[in-house]
Amino acid sequence: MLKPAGSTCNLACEYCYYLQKKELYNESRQQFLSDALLEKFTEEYIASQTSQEVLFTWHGGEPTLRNLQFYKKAIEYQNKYARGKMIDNCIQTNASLLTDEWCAFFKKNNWLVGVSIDGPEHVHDYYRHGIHGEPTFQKVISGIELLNKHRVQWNAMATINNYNANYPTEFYHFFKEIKCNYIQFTPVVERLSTDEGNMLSANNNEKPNELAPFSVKPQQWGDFLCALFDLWIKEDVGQVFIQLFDATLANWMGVTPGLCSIDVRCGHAGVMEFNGVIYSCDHYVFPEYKLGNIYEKSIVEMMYGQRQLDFGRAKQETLPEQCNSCEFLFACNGECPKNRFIETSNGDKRMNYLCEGYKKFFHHVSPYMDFMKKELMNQRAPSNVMNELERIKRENI
Ligand SMILES: C[S@@+](CC[C@H](N)C(=O)[O-])C[C@H]1O[C@@H](n2cnc3c(N)ncnc32)[C@H](O)[C@@H]1O
Ligand code: SF4
Ligand code: SF4
Ligand code: SF4
Repeated sequence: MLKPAGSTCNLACEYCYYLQKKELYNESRQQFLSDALLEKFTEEYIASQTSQEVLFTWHGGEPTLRNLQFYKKAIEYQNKYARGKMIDNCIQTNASLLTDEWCAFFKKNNWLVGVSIDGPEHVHDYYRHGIHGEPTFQKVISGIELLNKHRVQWNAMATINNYNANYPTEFYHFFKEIKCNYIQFTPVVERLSTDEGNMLSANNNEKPNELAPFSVKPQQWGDFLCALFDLWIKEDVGQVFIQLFDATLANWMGVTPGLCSIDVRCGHAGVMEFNGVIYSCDHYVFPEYKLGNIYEKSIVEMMYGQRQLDFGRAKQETLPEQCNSCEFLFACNGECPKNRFIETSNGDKRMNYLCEGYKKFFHHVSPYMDFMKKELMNQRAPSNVMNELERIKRENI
């Protein structure tokens, strides 16, 4: 994951975990990744990949704050150093700055665009504002219209927070209305550090950290997931793809889920900042999780070195007793370590804050997942679950 404009952004979403990262680099006026670093990274990154397919993920801050010239250069370097490998690009954007030119570029170069949108207008605008507090929904919709006009492949990335978690039905119907058939979402769970002003905090369980008010509550999260699942399972299996549901089915099948939060290990979500500093994960851009600088160490040393391996394994090795004895460990894997800060009855402070919600969800989907697994094992379509719905519901009661 690359941060070509650092944490710089044209918006100011209230829950954003990345905006405050500019404070890590106070000395830098403009957080723009230089041309020389772009070339160096491209060459090393492609060479460090063992597979034939190489993916570049452009992230931020807001990556469209860099101009098209920058991304044309990026493609030039990718072609120069590809050495027969297949290169793909995806970009995560707030979509408010998209133009015909941007969309023509995405189409021409086959980029996948992730659009951040939290649901219908009142839901989206609740936390996603401009820097003067102005709403952003209409701009995002215009961006989506442009993407559609140019037939660019895009998908939605939503956050689930304490507000929109209350509207699962509106949320689902909205994405169907805008014909978005691939929906990704992530729960907002942030803590405010008590001793460093308002900096969103690293997962230091020794210090008391206050939960940020926009965080989704565990019960809300569980209810949201169950309600969304019920809407999807009724008529859209095989038509609408919801990343968490697909990933859950993958875990039920015993295959890699493709979603780090419920995978066994971490370690594949490294980030390079605008100045060449690499961190273990986009959600761990804190000084303690700095792996080094690309000018001092190689990508291989940093991303495949002992520190990153330890970071990856810690997810499993530091599970609290409750997780290790949980019937849904295979599906949940204790979820993201960032969210593990609840104290258990035996004094362990590493319980996942969202556990209650996940347990409710896994219980709820269990019979459907069992059925879909059986269908897949017999080379039949998991969407057959829609015909079996009534029987499963009866058995479930
Ligand atoms: C940090 S933004 C950077 C890219 C771009 N500016 C955008 O909004 O898509 C990447 C994604 O993180 C999401 N996000 C922001 N703050 C979050 C938080 N506290 N927890 C979970 N996701 C968050 C955003 O909604 C967005 O989908
Ligand atoms: S648009 Fe993206 S980077 Fe900017 S404030 Fe919102 S979530 Fe953060
Ligand atoms: S720390 Fe969380 S976000 Fe980062 S790789 Fe692990 S599960 Fe994914
Ligand atoms: S559901 Fe709760 S106890 Fe079970 S693995 Fe997940 S976080 Fe741990």
